[in-house]
Amino acid sequence: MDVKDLEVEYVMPNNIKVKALKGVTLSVSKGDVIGIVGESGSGKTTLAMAMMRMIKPPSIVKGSIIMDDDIMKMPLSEFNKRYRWVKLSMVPQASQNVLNPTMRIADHFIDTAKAHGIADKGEVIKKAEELLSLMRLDPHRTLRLYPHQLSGGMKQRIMIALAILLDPEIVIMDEPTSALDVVTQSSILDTIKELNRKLGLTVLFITHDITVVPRVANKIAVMYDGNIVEYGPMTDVIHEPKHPYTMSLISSTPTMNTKLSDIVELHEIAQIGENITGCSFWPRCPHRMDRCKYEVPNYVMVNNTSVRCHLYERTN
Ligand SMILES: Nc1ncnc2c1ncn2[C@@H]1O[C@H](COP(=O)(O)OP(=O)(O)OP(=O)(O)O)[C@@H](O)[C@H]1O
Repeated sequence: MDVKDLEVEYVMPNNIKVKALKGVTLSVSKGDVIGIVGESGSGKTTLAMAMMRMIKPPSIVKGSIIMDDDIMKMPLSEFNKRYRWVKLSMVPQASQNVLNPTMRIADHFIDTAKAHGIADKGEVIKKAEELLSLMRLDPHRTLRLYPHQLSGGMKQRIMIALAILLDPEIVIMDEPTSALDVVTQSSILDTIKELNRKLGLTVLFITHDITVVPRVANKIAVMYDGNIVEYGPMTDVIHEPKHPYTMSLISSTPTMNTKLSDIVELHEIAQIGENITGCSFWPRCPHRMDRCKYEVPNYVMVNNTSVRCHLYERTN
């Protein structure tokens, strides 16, 4: 998948516009697990929703997403038939609440398959059993249960199994572990890794918590104010962050071994992005230069990492 210059502008009922994505460019290779990190409001969910063609008019979407064809340009009916759930699926944020309380888990699988023209219930249940086993659940018991009989972790595993029911190439998981306790979180991260290894599944893993990314991802895309400011191999970005925002994000995140005195606070500012010209990180940036206030930086390759920062651009 190649995302190029993706822009999303939400248009509210009072005609106020919110620019949520400001030219996102991202290249996804088969078998990648990409951790998409950033603070609340940086545009992570909007990126996922744009990929799934879920942003509705009057909000405006520009740019291209190539997966064989440009999925932004094709009629929605064609996208629904050829791509949604078939090649590209999503586990939405707070997805555990999406399960229908009046339906057994088996019927969720049957309904999902039926919506995509697969009517053979026996075949669907067989596939559901395989996937639930892969998700470390007892398939026969789980399929008979109602959502209220399941824990949060079990529901999340079922949502992931539903998302891969039709063998998509890419699954977008929006904060798949954020509402779970750390033990369940850890086990689900292991399961996602296993899906990637066993099925060759490509995963876009959205999270606000950079500490979980090394557990699953081979690449990281760091988002700030509607842009990807740094994108590269996981170890390079974690051990040698290039963008000052990534540096701040890492040094402000405590781990079990961090001394409190080593944690550097990343100050909040009132309105990220609003009325800020140039690089939108400059008001918080410890390395800001004059040009940061006026010029939007371009992407520059530094070793294997793509960075959007004037520190790495040559001045002419
Ligand atoms: N439906 C909407 N209408 C108007 N503005 C929206 C809408 N959805 C999101 N936004 C705005 O777009 C920007 C990006 O929001 P988005 O939810 O994509 O960020 P996020 O990084 O996923 O945040 P979070 O981690 O809190 O979910 C924010 O300024 C948000 O307020």
